[in-house]
Amino acid sequence: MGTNFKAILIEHDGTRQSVRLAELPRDRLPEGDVTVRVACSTLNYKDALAITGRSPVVRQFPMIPGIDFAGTVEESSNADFKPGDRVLLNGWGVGERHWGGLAEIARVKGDWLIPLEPIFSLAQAMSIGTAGYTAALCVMALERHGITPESGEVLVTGAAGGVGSVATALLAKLGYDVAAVTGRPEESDYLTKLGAKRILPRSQFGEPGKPLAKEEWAGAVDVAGGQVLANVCASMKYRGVIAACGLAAGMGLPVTVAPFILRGVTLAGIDSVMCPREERREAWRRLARDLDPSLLDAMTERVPLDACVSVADRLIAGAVRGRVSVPISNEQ
Ligand SMILES: C=CC(=O)SCCNC(=O)CCNC(=O)[C@H](O)C(C)(C)COP(=O)(O)OP(=O)(O)OC[C@H]1O[C@@H](n2cnc3c(N)ncnc32)[C@H](O)[C@@H]1OP(=O)(O)O
Repeated sequence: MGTNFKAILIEHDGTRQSVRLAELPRDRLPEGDVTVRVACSTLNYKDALAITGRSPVVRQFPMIPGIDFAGTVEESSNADFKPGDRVLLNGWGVGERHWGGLAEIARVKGDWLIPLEPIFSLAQAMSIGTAGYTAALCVMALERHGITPESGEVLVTGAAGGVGSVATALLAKLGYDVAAVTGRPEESDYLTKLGAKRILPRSQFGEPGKPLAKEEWAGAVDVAGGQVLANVCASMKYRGVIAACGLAAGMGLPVTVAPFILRGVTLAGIDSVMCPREERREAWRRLARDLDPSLLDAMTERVPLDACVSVADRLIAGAVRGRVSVPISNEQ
């Protein structure tokens, strides 16, 4: 590796944001005790917000986006890592406040890294990425609150997206009956292959409904928030559990307390960004155990680093199925 490295760079001139594929000197890398040669990164919904500037995801400029990366340790003064270790990173404000993974090199705090589960290649880990690891946290939350396959059907919203695809595959493998909600009926075959038993149109959840509706779901994984989540709350079974991790349909939550005080429904919040390290490692162990790696190819679109900007627009428009991975070196 030479003295320069390639990266997507977001700059701001005080009035407007610009994004380009840049070549940067290594001495501009931020502080950190571990330097990683990035093999693969991803484009998540959040990265697309950062690249397009649709939401104030980036907290300081210039910024290299990319909330995920997987690669090989090049230099380390952290006792937990040595050169040659295969590692991955999800979240911790990387790609928002600290230079991220859409680059050939990343320098970060070793405390943010976790060892790659040996069953996965670096590329497979990024086919999963933050979206898949968030899905695993959601499944763990349902289990922690006592939901089992015998409890009844589990609803997954935004099912053809990154979080929804992995949640559907994980839950189906664990024996749950999954009802998948999607705005893209053309992805029904894809969702059935991931293990969904029923496909429901997103329109069924979009309009204001009653405080309490027919009891349908024992569990739910929700990426939507907003009116969708309100309707999910209203249609949970007695003592049902919802793992809420996203806001694709909005930040608001126009819900009443009725599902919580009359049906004992639990709304479990899932944050993948600052989630403690041990829980992350457990989520990745669960992915290694419970996710069929042969499904990852169908879930993943691979795009080169220099195509990230145009793909970010498609991702925001909801036109990307499953996951987007960004191979950066030949080492996978
Ligand atoms: C990837 C997860 C994270 O980034 S977690 C990081 C920390 N959390 C956050 O930053 C919260 C904000 N992030 C989000 O809300 C998420 O990025 C996400 C959970 C909403 C989505 O992540 P995902 O990777 O699954 O995004 P996709 O673009 O691949 O899929 C989104 C899915 O939602 C559908 N959708 C879009 N708009 C709406 C709407 N108004 N109502 C309902 N559903 C909506 C979208 O079409 C996709 O599903 P589909 O099956 O195609 O309908």
